[in-house]
Amino acid sequence: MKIDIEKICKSYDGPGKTQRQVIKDISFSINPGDFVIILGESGCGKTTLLNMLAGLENPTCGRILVDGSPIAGIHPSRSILFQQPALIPWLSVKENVAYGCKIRKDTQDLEYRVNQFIEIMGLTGAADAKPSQLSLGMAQRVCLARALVGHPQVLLLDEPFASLDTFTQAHIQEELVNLWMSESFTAVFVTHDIDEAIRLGNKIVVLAGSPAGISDIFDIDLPYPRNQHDPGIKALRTDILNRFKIAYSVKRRLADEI
Ligand SMILES: Nc1ncnc2c1ncn2[C@@H]1O[C@H](COP(=O)(O)OP(=O)(O)OP(=O)(O)O)[C@@H](O)[C@H]1O
Repeated sequence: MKIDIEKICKSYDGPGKTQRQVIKDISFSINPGDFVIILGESGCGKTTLLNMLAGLENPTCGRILVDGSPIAGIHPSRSILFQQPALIPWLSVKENVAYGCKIRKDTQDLEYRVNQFIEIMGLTGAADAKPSQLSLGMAQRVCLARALVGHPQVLLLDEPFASLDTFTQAHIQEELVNLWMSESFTAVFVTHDIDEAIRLGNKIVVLAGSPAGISDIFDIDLPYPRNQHDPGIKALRTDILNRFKIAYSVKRRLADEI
């Protein structure tokens, strides 16, 4: 599934009758099987961009094409994972994982698929547990299983591991990369964490400015699992940080001039 983002912008209603532009003139393409990171500082518009890719929001101008056709709302081929695990409290882990597929009547081999993803995510012992009995990391694993059980072609992830401790984060990041390799979906992952971006992505799209535009796109052709002490990784990290410093100093200068 190829995604082409063509000159999109997004404005929200501001106070009174004003409009506030959040995203301006963003264009890039996502190839099937890419692991794309949307990296930018807090509040720059990353979630807004992801929501437009999900079909939860419409661009104010420009268009997003999926295999050549404009996105028209949400679609099961594009699954989304949010920052906070949102599970149905009265359903078991197994039932939560199956829920979306059941609603869509995508029930062929469902029990097999549910059990398969529960096992992959290391949740077999907790299959009958209720969400209140799970740790945050386990709950996010359930959400990941639920997002993947319908075999989406695109997985959209909005800072899904931001509230997890460092150890759980490292484990689940590794699991995600393994799943991405074995299931061959396209991933679009939003984060403000440079190290997470470098660990996961094969393409990093850096957003900067206000309204946000693309400041850089980095292609990363380095094998997984990635080692932060690898000279290539260190150089890339420095490069990305420098771009942020430049973008930040331009922002400060513009603010000082106003
Ligand atoms: N529905 C909305 N109505 C009005 N303004 C909005 C709406 N959604 C987002 N915004 C504003 O758009 C800007 C970008 O928000 P967005 O959540 O996309 O940023 P972000 O980069 O994902 O931030 P964070 O990393 O903190 O989650 C923010 O200033 C936010 O207040």
